[in-house]
Amino acid sequence: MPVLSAQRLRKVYRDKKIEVPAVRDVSLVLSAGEVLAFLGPNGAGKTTTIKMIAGLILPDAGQVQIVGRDPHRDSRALRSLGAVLEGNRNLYWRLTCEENLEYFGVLRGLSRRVAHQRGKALLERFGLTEKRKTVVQALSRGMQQKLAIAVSLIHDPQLLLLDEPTLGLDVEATQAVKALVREIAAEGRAILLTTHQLDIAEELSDRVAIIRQGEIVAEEATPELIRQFSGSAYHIELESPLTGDRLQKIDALGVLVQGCTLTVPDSSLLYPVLDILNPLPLLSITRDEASLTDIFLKLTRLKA
Ligand SMILES: Nc1ncnc2c1ncn2[C@@H]1O[C@H](COP(=O)(O)OP(=O)(O)OP(=O)(O)O)[C@@H](O)[C@H]1O
Repeated sequence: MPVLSAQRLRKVYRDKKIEVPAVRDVSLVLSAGEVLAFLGPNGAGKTTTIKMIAGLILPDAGQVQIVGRDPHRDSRALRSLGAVLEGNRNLYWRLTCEENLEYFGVLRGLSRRVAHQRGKALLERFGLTEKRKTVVQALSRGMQQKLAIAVSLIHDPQLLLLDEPTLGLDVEATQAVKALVREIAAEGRAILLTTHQLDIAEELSDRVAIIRQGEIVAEEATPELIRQFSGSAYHIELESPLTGDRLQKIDALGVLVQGCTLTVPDSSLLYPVLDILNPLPLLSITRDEASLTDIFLKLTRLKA
């Protein structure tokens, strides 16, 4: 059974007489241990989708199941769900780290003793033990974010919804949060990650779903998506520029030569080119690889 199954979700906001179709048709399935990056431009329908998954907005059509339970019909579904949405607003700023963990643990159905124990273990694991008696508002942004993730894990959920987990963090805190996300997935939890930081999405996700105007326009394993959008060109970096006979032969193959860099337009030409270059020293051979940013821009800028 998948950890998350969202099928054919639809939501139209009605603002006075104007109808805004925020989510037209979105289906997402997520298995244990998987990180799905849910990406889309501003206003594409990500937040609305996530709120429907979290049981916060009732869909007009479609169905959500978290470990087989519908959060809109069975509140036990929420026991399998942890979420850090809209920054770190799932924390009480005037409470200490310890108090936040206990408070939210009890709210999620744990006994006070168990909430305290789990909280202590999470503080230790997230490197926050020294700050356990510090109020949230006195923590750095990175520590607040780590605490927000710790709080979302207090009841040991199988599904974690993470919205912009690294937004506004410095390099070190970003690395720490990225490592935590990987660890949490490696424990077998499913993670739905939304972010506008596409390099982070590329690094962390197993799969990518791109939403545009309320509909999924691409859904693929991350490496496969990158492969599909990557060209078949190769770049060869030489130690020194080509001259004479070799330059002529390479030129005749239709290879672009710019100083020490050769651009081989097609993979079928790679070995013929290497035969001609042999035994010149090469610095590198790289494939023309699309980044998730290139792919995102291509897919979301297409005309409707
Ligand atoms: N409460 C609401 N009432 C009316 N329209 C809304 C409401 N919430 C969102 N919308 C509209 O629904 C559409 C989708 O919004 P949503 O917040 O789901 O997008 P998003 O992908 O999360 O955007 P962003 O990346 O900017 O957070 C937008 O056109 C938005 O203006």
